Amino acid sequence: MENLKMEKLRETLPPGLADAAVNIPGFGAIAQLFLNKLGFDVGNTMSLYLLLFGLWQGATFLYSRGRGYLLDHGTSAIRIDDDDDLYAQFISWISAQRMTELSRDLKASSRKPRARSDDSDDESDSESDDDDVLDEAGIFNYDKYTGTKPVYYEPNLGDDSFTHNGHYFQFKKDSQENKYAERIEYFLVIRCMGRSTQPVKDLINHVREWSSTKPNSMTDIYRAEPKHGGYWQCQTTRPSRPISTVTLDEAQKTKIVSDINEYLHPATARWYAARGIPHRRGYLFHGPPGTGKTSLSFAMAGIFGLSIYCASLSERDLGESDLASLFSQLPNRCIVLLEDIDSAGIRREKSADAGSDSDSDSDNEAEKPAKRLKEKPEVEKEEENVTDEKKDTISKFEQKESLRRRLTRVIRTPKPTKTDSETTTLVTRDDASEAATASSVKESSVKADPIVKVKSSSKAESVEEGSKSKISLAGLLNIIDGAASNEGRVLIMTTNYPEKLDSALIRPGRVDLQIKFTLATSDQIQEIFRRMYSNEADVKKPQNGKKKTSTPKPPNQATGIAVTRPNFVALPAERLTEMSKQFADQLPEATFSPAEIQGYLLMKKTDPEGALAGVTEWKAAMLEAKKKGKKVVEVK
Ligand SMILES: Nc1ncnc2c1ncn2[C@@H]1O[C@H](COP(=O)(O)OP(=O)(O)OP(=O)(O)O)[C@@H](O)[C@H]1O
Repeated sequence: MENLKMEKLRETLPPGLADAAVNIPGFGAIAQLFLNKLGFDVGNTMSLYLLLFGLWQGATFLYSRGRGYLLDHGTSAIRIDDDDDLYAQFISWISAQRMTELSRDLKASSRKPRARSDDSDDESDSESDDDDVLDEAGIFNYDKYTGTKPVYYEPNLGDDSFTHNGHYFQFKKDSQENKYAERIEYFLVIRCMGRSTQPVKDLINHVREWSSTKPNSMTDIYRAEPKHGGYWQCQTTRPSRPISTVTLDEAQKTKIVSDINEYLHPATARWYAARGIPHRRGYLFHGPPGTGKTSLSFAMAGIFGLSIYCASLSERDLGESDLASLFSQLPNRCIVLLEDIDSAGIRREKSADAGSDSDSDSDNEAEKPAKRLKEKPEVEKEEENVTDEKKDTISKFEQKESLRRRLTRVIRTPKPTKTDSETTTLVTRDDASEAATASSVKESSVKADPIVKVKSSSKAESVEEGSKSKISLAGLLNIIDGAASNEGRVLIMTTNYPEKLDSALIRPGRVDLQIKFTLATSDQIQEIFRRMYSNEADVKKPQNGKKKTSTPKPPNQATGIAVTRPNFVALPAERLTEMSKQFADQLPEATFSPAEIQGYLLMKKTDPEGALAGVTEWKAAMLEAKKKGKKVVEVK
């Protein structure tokens, strides 16, 4: 009987498998059990499954072979790297093609995608929603606020396809490791059927044309990342700053705008090339902190539709090879903002630093050319000869600069924790304006962490003491106009200490135009006051000088504090002129920076009368604080 069953199994299973199966101890009993209880023959079913499995494997093999062959021989592809302008343009175009309505693979985001940041149909900031984000006691509630914000969808950029002008395209977001630069590179691959890349090229041209007709009121801000050999990271995309909001001598503004305009014109590039002159233009913005150097650079980027690439030479981690690599990655047309150039080649040697100096070979290498260039840097020789008066001025600058850098460092700290040796202080007037200055470029890093504490700590002090640039003067000169330096970019260098700069750094060819920024003049003070209380900036919803009324709310249960909606004030033109003049008359010229005045007015943004009434007191407190070198000033 047993033998009969085995014979039957041998007949139904493939020969090799049948032998293997019947040799498994107990297989016959199990097969019999299935047959008796469930009524099916395991041998037959196994044969069927094996057949299906074999067919599936064969089909998969043929498909992958066939697909690979088709991709290799039957399609053409073009790759676009994510640091190229085309990348954002393509995604923006894709997002506008109603693909987000048709595609079944989308990405949802509560933040507006970078590629769509200039779309005008944004409802998120509509004034009608303002009061919906307050709780019963009128306190702003971030959770409620995020609940009222729209959700943005864009293609997930996995494998997706579309047709355009009768051609079938596939696009895919992909990545690969760049072992040389030790980082992952992200890119898009656009593929079309056929052996010619022409349809993809036509599509790219179409996308470019489409992008050029779109109004662009946004500026992309890139920040130098010293990690992984140096790369530019797009930190944020901000509405372009109108140049009218930067208070500066009109003649100087006109001069720099027309100079850059002429430089960027394609005919100028040809003119330079025909004469063998490198097509580069450099500007030096110098003056005390908070006088508008960064603001003007951002405004320039907005006017010319350029992205801005910011790097600070006082950044401790930024080495010479990083900076060289960063410069080599710049696009053809852009603004490079190189801050604190006085830091190059200036070493504040500290015994504690001696060890750290030897930590990197490139560091030591970086110093050698500087030593070869001059036995001792001229700037340092000059320093020895400065008069006491000059030393005094420099030390005041250094005090402010020290605070600015300390604040920058603390603001960047992702999650500050309070320790015994650190005291958390409220950001007040002077600090607020300094912090605004320090963080003007780095705002997005502050945004990432909603709670930012500004600490006065002895630790921060000691970190500052050891700060120095890793970049030598010779290295910097090589990077900005060496043979490897690319052409077509606008280089803006900024410094608070023009007197410390080596003449080689600012010779014509490296610096073609210098703009001096001064502490606020009477006209500037008036202008800052006017800007604060005029409705010109409120393009969306002018308030015609009327205050928006709001009923006072009962005190909040939890906090016991009664709050009202912020009543931003827009004064009628005549009153504004009169008050701005009175305000400026009460402040001495060339004593306060525009940032300091702006900082004071920001504390009074809903109360112009109060700002006017309190300015004398603020002036006295500020002068007193400056005399004593105090950093914190009370504003009533
Ligand atoms: N001339 C100005 N016109 C308008 N706003 C100004 C001006 N100067 C400073 N501000 C305001 O002060 C703040 C700091 O200005 P900004 O960062 O441009 O100064 P900065 O000269 O670059 O300072 P730093 O040398 O410390 O980098 C900004 O919020 C800016 O709006």
